[in-house]
Amino acid sequence: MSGSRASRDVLGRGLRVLGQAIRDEPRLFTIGVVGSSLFGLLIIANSYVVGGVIGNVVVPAFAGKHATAGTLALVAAAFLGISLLRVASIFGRRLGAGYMQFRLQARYRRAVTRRYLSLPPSWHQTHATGTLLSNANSDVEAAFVPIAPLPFAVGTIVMVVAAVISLFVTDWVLAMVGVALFPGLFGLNVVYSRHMSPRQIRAQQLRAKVSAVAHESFDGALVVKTMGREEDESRRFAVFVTELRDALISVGRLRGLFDPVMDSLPSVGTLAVLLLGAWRLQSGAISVSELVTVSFLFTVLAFPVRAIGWVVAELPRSVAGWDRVQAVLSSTGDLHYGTKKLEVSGAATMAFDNIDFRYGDGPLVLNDVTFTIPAGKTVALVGPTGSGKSTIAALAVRLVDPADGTISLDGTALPDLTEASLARTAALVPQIPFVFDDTVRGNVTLDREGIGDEDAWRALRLAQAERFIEKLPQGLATAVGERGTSLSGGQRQRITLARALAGRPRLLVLDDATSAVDPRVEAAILASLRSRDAGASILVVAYRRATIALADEVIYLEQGKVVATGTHADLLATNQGYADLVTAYEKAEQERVEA
Ligand SMILES: Nc1ncnc2c1ncn2[C@@H]1O[C@H](COP(=O)(O)OP(=O)(O)OP(=O)(O)O)[C@@H](O)[C@H]1O
Repeated sequence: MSGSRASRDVLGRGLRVLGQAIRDEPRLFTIGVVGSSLFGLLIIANSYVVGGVIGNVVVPAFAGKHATAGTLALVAAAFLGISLLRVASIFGRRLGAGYMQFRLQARYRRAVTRRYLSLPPSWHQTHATGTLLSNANSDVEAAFVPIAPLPFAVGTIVMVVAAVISLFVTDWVLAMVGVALFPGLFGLNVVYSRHMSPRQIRAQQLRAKVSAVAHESFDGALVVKTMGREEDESRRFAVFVTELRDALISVGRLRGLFDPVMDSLPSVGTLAVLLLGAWRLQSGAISVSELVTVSFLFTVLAFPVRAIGWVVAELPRSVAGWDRVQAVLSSTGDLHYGTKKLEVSGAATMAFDNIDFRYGDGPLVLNDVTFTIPAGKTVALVGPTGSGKSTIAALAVRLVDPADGTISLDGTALPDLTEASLARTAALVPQIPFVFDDTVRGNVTLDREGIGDEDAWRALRLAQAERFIEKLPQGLATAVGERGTSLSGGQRQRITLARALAGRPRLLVLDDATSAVDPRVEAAILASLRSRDAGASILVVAYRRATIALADEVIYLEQGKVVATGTHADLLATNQGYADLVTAYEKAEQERVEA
């Protein structure tokens, strides 16, 4: 795309963003524009008063004709009245613009965050957290930067139109100066925007990059420190920070060039008015009052006209931010839910029927997988790394949908269920526990309706976490720190398990959810979950022999296919691959304990 087409495109798209903002906040925009238009009209009125005073009071005074006290009082009242109205107009303009800008930011931040939460895990896997933070923060902010001067700029247009009319009413020759000057000012703004556009877009992209790299470095602080990568990480970060600095300096340099030119143009206009005005005055075409009015008008117009420049200058940044926000808002891939609801108590039955699954356009990672978890039973998934265990766990709670086949709960296909019914029925406890920066109570109950302290304690008891929580200084009310930093890995896992149990799920999916707890505690957890108390069927991805042995049935997977199904003892006796794997697990566990 050629430079001028690109800049016209940015201008057009920027105006569409402003149009959307006005449609979102019409009332506040109107308040701002009314205030600003009043401000502009008062500037013109003020010029007339100044011109009138100079021509009718000051100049006659030089000739010894002094104004009466009444006239002076009238002049004072006019200046005072205009000043008071100006105070009100600035108040209205700033209030309207400020409220509009910050309300829009809040509205779109909420929308972006809501969208993040409804998009599927596959979407999140391809979008860096730092970039998402930048979308919700600096991109939303950038999209609405031109809103702050927008009402001022629109009011200025009203003022310029009124000024040109009043110029023509005064004198057509002087009016020609305005006719030449104002389009010049607008043209300059357009040229400015054309040069500013690529600089602003680049700066906005770099802001996101800096945020993404910083987030990754902080998130992986432990790896960075233990691997002695501080210097390299700092260098990696410095590259983008330096690039951002240079991009912003280039923005500042251009602005530094533009601002004085914008400032000086109206002064050139004033000069032209004075030269032409002197000639018109001599020929008797205009009066002293009119000349003063027009030249004063050109002097005071310079400042408001710059508001248009502020809006135009920020449009490229606004478009860059808006595009990135829209990319999130228009992302698709969310799952659609049905209308059916399931029973709320009693263990559920889950069936996988001929399930095929692939990530994106990749190869099949599950191939014709069929198995059932009967109500109240525990089924263990065992298989070498990469065989598809976590994928099955994700499918069971419908984080993703299969490419082919049907997964059902109590005979109802998962897509036919409401989101709430599915969330209530099946709970996943993932491999990596996530603990919020909250109290133990907050982490277990998540403020879900109908889950009180008694339910929290019951869940913690089942998760074998009751004893260590009792020993904490404030029990349930103990704050656990960001991401549960004050807890051990096994404690975090048990709190995460208790969170799932507190909702009394009818199917519990444990994806290697107790790997960090002691093997005896893990066996105790599974035993308590299998008791009637928990009331749930269990699908467990397991590595320890003691845990696997507790399952009613074991499904042995290899490369996305079910190779064998049966009890642990049966599989041990009949399947060499299974026997080798479980023995290897056991050896690894023993070595770990010894170490
Ligand atoms: N998000 C993803 N995008 C593309 N491929 C993926 C993704 N997640 C997993 N895979 C691939 O799918 C296959 C199954 O992975 P999965 O995590 O289900 O295996 P697993 O048996 O749970 O492995 P592990 O025991 O190591 O946790 C693997 O080949 C893996 O590389």
